[in-house]
Amino acid sequence: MHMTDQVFIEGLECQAVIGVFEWEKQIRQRLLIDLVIQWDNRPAAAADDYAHALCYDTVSKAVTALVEQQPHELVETVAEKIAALILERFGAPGVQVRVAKPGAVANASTVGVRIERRAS
Ligand SMILES: Nc1nc2c(c(=O)[nH]1)N=C([C@H](O)[C@@H](O)CO)CN2
Repeated sequence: MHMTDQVFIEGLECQAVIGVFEWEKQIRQRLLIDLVIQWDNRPAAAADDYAHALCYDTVSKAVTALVEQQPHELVETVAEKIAALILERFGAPGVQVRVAKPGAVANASTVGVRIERRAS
């Protein structure tokens, strides 16, 4: 049966060294991250047991550490690393990742990338 359950995180704010230009490598800029993680929530609900849940707080902290711990040039790279983290460390079967860089284009409310990856 196709499983449609998800755990989501919206608007996770990270302060990252991100960008292709020299001046961007000297500062931190705001990234906003949205995740939709495929996860079967029925075992956690049936037992009312956190041990079966994908903890959105644990995931948020892991993603923040990943994004903030080292510089990246492209939001594409950040999105791919986040997707790999969710699939490999947390064992999710699939994930959608959106990385937005709201300060990047002066006359746009935000810009960024959205990707979807599945475990192989
Ligand atoms: N597709 C992308 N385009 C651009 C990126 C990026 O990460 N992905 N980055 C930049 C600069 O860093 C820009 O954000 C500086 O304002 C330009 N285009």
